[in-house]
Amino acid sequence: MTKLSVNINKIATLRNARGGDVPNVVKVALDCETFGADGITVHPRPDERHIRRADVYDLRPLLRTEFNIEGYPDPEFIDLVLKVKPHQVTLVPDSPSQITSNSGWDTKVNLEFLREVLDQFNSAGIRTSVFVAADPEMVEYAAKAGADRVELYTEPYATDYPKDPEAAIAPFIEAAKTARKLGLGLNAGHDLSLVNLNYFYKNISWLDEVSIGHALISDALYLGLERTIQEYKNCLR
Ligand SMILES: CC(=O)[C@@H](O)[C@H](O)COP(=O)(O)O
Ligand SMILES: NCC(=O)COP(=O)(O)O
Repeated sequence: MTKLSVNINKIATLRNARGGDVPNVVKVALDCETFGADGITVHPRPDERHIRRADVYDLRPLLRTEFNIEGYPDPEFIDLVLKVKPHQVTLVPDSPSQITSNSGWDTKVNLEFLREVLDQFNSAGIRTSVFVAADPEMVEYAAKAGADRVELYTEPYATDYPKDPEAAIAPFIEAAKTARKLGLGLNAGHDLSLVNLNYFYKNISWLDEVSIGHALISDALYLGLERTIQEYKNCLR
């Protein structure tokens, strides 16, 4: 079964627009679980423009499904993750000024850095995932660095899918096969949506997890959160 982890960054963005606590990030996360989400993803950024460190602490004891924390492993992030001990940490190579994630790690160039960071999380019993482009070599070096999983950066797939689905998915199938051969778990995320998710899943059915935020929360404006989560789950069948 491929798990759906709902990324709730955008809920925090909405809350932060006014200050205060509407919508309540913890309540939305718990409702996502009730509506069928298999996990919750957050990406606390250094400027706390959406998810704050305090949200991460608030969520941890209350979530009933898998908690995935994504981010660039600076000392503050490492400290947060080691204290909170989520089920999974996903390392993303974002600089603080980035609007959103726009590339995977160069796992070859950053091999030693990733090894050191992953070692800390692995020793703490936290499952590790490394965000990479659909490139078999990047997957291989993620395995060498000691990752449990890779998360394939799916923005290029989402962009190319409407023009030529077969060409769009081809490099992802290759990267996914490499992960499977190496015994790595497989996640995927970024710009996945109701338009492109089922085709991705049908072609890479050994996918462990997708994390989806931007499109899912946008769809919920029209469909409501409960129906939206059910529709995304239906894409994973
Ligand atoms: C790692 C990744 O793919 C991103 O999609 C990220 O988690 C989303 O971050 P923002 O919500 O800050 O754009
Ligand atoms: N890891 C990807 C993620 O959590 C959500 O990305 P997006 O759906 O907001 O693009």
